[in-house]
Order: sequence, then C-alpha cells, then structure tokens
Amino acid sequence: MAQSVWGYDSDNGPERWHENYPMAKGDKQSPIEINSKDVRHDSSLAPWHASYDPGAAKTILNNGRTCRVVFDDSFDRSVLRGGPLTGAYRLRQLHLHWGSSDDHGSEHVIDGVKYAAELHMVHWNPKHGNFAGALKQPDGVAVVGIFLKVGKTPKPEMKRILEEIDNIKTKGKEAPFQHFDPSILFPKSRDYWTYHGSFTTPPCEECITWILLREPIEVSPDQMAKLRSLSKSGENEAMNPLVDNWRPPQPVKGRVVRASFK
Ligand SMILES: NS(=O)(=O)c1cc(F)ccc1F
Ligand SMILES: [Zn+2]
Repeated sequence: MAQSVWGYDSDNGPERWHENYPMAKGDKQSPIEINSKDVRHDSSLAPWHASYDPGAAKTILNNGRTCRVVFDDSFDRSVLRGGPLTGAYRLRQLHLHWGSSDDHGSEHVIDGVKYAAELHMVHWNPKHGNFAGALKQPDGVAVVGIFLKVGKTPKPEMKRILEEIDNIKTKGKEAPFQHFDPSILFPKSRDYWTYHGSFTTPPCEECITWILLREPIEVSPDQMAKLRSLSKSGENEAMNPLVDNWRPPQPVKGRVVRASFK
C-alpha cells in the first residue's frame, strides 16, 4: 500500500500533515487570519522593490498540487529588496492556491474574507548558499502573496499563465515558459502586511518573511475555471480536478502582523 503522500484530501490533508512533518504543529505556522484591529502600522517599514529579468523565466509545470512557474535563480538575476527584508532575495518560483468555487481558495484570510485564489512569489536569501540551506534559516525565504478576486475584468497579465494551462493539464506535465516578468501581476498599490511564518505545505519550515499585498488583483470567472481545469492526476489516470489546494489558517501564537500603511 503506497505510503499516503501529503495532499489536501481527508486522508492526507492539513489535519494529518503533522504525523509525518512535526513542524506543521510549530508556533510560527502559515497561513494565518489577519484582523485589521490587531495589525500594527509600522512607519519604519520601507517600500519593497522587485527587479525581475523576464529572461529568467524557464518553465511552467503541474506537480499535481499546484501550477508553478520556475525561474533561473543561479545568480542575482530576479531579486526582491526592501520592505521588511535585509539584502536581495532571489526569485525562485511562483505558484497558486485556489478553491473549487469563487467564495474560497486563498490561504491567508483578511478580516474574514477568503479570496478565490492566492498567488505566491517565492524568493530566497543567497547569504544561505542555496534554497535548501535557506529553508533552515528564519530569514531564509521571502514570499510575496497576491490575492485574486473574481470580477468582470480579466487581468490580461494572468492570461499568459492561464494560456499555458492547456499544455500542463495533468500531473507531471511541464512546458517552456519564457520571457515573462511576474511584476506585471502586481496591483497598483504597494501597501502590504508582513509577519514571520512558514511554508504552507509540508515540511512547513518556519523560514518565511511574508509580504502580503493589501490590494487584490481581479480575474474573470473564465480565468478561474481555467485554473480549476487542471488535474491532480496523470494523463493515463481518471481526471481528478486540482482544486482546494489551500491550507486553513493556523494559530497566530502571539505573533504581531505589521502593516506598511495606516
Ligand atoms: N505555499 S508557500 O509559498 O508557503 C511554499 C513555497 C515553496 F517554495 C515551497 C513550499 C511552500 F508551501
Ligand atoms: Zn504557496
């Protein structure tokens, strides 16, 4: 009987991850609920800056748990600076979490609001040598989170990712994905919340400085349907819709969420 690899189903989902990944029960887990009344405005928080090289984009893949775009992070080619960060963090990959319907799907929940999806841009601190080394450090990784809400105006910049979906419908499929600057996905406002937390998937290392953008970007119902047309399973298996790949909010345990805005 194959050892049930972690996932989002009842037999291998978030409530059971701690059985194989003890860090999942740590004191600095992500995602969390953010309640504006508990947030502290920190006027010393600097603005954040992304300088991404479109040539760093390499491939897009369906790993059966999300849709991920991978970038060349072999040198400081696409970097994130400023905000709560010290130094330049290298962009490694971006991926999404989404729901089976528009009323849920995000991992972080803001004043009780669940967004239809949440996009994560994952960066790591090169002072720790490589990504694996960075995972072991509290300042190892920085993830920019962007909320997706469903509206009438499709975000043209999301089109590029969603057009590729047809080529990676099933688990294990990968396709070239080049000449893409993910900063086109950013909303107008640079306002953000920041706190210290973890990967939202096993092994749930507590190495992430989260930078969550306050302003969601809008996607169309068709764009969401496209995302939900991905399959968890391989091309020779029965279609198993890749949806609800989100971890529910975890205990805040006294952590303070700071806001760059009033
Ligand atoms: N959802 S996440 O941004 O915390 C994340 C990023 C990774 F690179 C690996 C695992 C993760 F769970
Ligand atoms: Zn994620």
